[in-house]
Amino acid sequence: MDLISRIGQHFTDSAQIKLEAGATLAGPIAQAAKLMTDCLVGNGKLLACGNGGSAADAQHFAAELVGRFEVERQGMSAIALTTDSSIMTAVANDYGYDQVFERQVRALGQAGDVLLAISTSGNSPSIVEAIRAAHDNDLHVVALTGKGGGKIAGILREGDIHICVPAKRTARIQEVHLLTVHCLCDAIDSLLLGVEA
Ligand SMILES: O=C(CO)[C@@H](O)[C@H](O)[C@H](O)[C@H](O)COP(=O)(O)O
Ligand SMILES: [Zn+2]
Repeated sequence: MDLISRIGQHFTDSAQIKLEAGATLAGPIAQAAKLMTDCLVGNGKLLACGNGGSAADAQHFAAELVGRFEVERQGMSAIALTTDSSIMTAVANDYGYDQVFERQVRALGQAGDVLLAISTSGNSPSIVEAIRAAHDNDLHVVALTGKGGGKIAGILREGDIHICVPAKRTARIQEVHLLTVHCLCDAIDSLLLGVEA
């Protein structure tokens, strides 16, 4: 396949999975937005974590809530657990990488907060451990996964929300995750401010 066709195929595949996923994911995304909005209204905060491209998604999410998405409004309480390299390196060095988010969830998370846990495979130990810590501290969990949800699918509890992209390829799953992040930001603005974009 020549390069132009190859690139065209990426666009086609990405568009196709988004169209397919929209039908099944709109419900859980709306539920997650309501959960997050209720948390913010109750003075809670949103914590987000992920590895690699999903770390970027966690940061993107927090940036649009603390900064803004599409309309002017006050900053909202959200933090990505991927950004403090001193915490990340100290915890990874002293306790192991699997604890880098778990430790922060235990330190910063309070009952009623929401953890947005992002993993395309659903199997990353650091994300699994973060979810366990969230459960221990009575946080709500919104899990953004793919590939059937992996280990994460097996540890979610009643009341948690699972947004599982029905795809196998990491890049395609990440593309739907980014769209989901934007849907969440838009829905939170809409619920809090009655915004009609
Ligand atoms: O962005 C990509 C691949 O597209 C990579 O950086 C990818 O995020 C990393 O390999 C992650 O460690 C994968 O972790 P996960 O999504 O399975 O939890
Ligand atoms: Zn990527």
